[in-house]
Amino acid sequence: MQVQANEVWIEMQKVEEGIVELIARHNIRWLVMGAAADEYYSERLAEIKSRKAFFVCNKAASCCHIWFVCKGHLIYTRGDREDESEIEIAPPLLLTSSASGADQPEHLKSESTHWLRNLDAEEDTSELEEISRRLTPLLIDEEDKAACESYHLVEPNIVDTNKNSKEKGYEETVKRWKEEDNAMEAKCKAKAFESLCTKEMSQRKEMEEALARVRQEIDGMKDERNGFKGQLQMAQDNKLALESQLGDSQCMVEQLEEKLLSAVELLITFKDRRDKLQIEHRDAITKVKWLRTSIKGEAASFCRAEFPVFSFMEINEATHNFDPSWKIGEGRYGSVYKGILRHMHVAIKMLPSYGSKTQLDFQDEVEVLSRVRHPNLVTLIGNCPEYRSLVYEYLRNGCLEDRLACKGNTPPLPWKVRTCIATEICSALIFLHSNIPCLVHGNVKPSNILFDANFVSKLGDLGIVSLIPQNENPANFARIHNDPNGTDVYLDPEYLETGNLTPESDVYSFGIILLQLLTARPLLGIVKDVKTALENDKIDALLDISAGDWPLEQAKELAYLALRCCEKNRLNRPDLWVVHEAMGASFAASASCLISKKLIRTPSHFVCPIFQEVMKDPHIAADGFTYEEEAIRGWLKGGHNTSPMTNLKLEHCNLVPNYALQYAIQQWQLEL
Ligand SMILES: Nc1ncnc2c1ncn2[C@@H]1O[C@H](COP(=O)(O)OP(=O)(O)OP(=O)(O)O)[C@@H](O)[C@H]1O
Repeated sequence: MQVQANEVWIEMQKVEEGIVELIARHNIRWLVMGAAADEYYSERLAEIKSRKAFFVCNKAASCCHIWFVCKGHLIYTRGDREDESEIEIAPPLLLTSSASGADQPEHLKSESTHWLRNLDAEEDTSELEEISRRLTPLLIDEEDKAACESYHLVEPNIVDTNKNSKEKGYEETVKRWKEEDNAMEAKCKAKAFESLCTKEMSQRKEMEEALARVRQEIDGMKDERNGFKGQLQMAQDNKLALESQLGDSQCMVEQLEEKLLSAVELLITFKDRRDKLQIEHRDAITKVKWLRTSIKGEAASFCRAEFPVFSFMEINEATHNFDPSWKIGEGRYGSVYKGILRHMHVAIKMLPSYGSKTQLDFQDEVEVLSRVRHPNLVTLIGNCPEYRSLVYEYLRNGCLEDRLACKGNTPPLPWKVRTCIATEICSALIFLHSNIPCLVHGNVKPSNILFDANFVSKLGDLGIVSLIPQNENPANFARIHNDPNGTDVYLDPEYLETGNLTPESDVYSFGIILLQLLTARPLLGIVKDVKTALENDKIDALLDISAGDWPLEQAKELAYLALRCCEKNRLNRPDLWVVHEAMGASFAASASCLISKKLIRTPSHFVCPIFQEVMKDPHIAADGFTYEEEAIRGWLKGGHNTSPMTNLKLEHCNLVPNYALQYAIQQWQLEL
């Protein structure tokens, strides 16, 4: 028998359970199954022997016809439980004839084969349609006929009285099968549609879920977009606010610029007014002096008597007849000799002729200068009108110019000493500028900064510029403007341009000295060099290393101060008070060195020659020396009429307060 068959696999614990399951799953309507093993076959075998067959017979779906066979013989038939009588008729025919194999009708063969195929309910619609396409014509049209015809062909000789009824029964059976097939087909289709529907439902559900997700994402994006919109709005608001602020600031800048311009104009007006006032002030002083000389002739001669006047002979003697070995040096205004005058070591400066100045004018000016006393100013002791010479205290430690050049193999000045010197000279200049009337030195330079035995620096040559008018000394003027030693580098450029000497001129010179103390560089281009070094933060490369390890920050600060002092425009130069304070703050350490120096040494001219104490109320006696008032009064009351210093007879017993010295002592005491 040739049957086209497919294999169907199912995994169950028992074979019989698998068969029952397959019958149920595929809705199998006809099944041929072994009733017992072949060796159990006998003609009398009429019941199922196999346990599996027995199980299937009991448990299989009731709609399934089962033929239990053994060794090709039908042993038992389990019919359709709904209509057992009909089922039992036809299949035995088929199965009995099937023993011969070829006798079985072809359409039944294919039919059974067809129904044994795996009709999985899960198969897709196309397969189901294909099945129905193939089944429908087979079962309804051709196969019905063929079945009937075959039946007649198979059984041509069965012509008995039951023939018609059997045929009829068979036709009915076939018809019923057909209907059942149709119903089955419809059921399969319904199942397929049902699964399709379920599939579509699930797809729809998935799509709905996806749609919900997308909607959620869109909502999220909408929220984000709204957030961005809000931020954008804020940024735009900020931008507007900033733009309006910018507008306000620009307005403010314009207003400030206008104010600045008017302030500068005002400043220029004030400067002009100040210059005029200064000129008026100077005229007034000259007038006062003239009045003093002409009206108070007596008083003037009295005052002159207070100020030591040395004779020609005395000067000759002191200088050993101007022995060149006693000459200290020579400046623009004459030679300087050292000497001993009235038991004092002195420096005598020989000045050129009086020019347009009368001897009286000269005397007056010198006398005024002699009253200006400060610990850091070289004291003017007296003068010699015959020789037109000035007598100063002698300072044995030379000048700053020589010390910076290490003349005579002297050691280089340490940075602390340099800052001390700067502070001392600064305070001397402050003292001069705050004097009434204001005194301008006009010739501040290292050769005029001298050191006493205790290395206290003192500014010399005070008043020389006013004593010898520059325009009356063409040789000097030419030297100033074409100075081979480069000393004009210390001079204020505005003074060189206009001939106007102001306190700011001293500030400029002081600035140059500061730069020189810091760097010890050649004077030409020193300002530019320091400026460039500061701009490039390279000041350390410019500092004079022979001075030791400069504290870099303080040195930088000092360099900035110095550059401010050297500003071309006078108005931009700082006040020396500011410079002094800044130096004091920066160099606290060196300031303490200054204090310790002062503690060790008390300036000799602060000490009363009688009491040997620092004076509180210094008074000048007729011999020109200053004493503590109490001491000199006691001396005179004691019946003396001679000088305690020179032993010469005093011209009178009047005492004049030395306010300048008193102020200097007070200043010195304040700084201790
Ligand atoms: N009181 C003094 N004690 C010791 N040396 C002095 C004294 N006064 C001046 N000198 C020294 O005498 C020298 C000449 O000084 P002087 O003031 O005449 O000229 P200068 O300072 O070199 O130049 P300028 O004429 O421009 O001032 C200088 O080396 C100076 O240091």
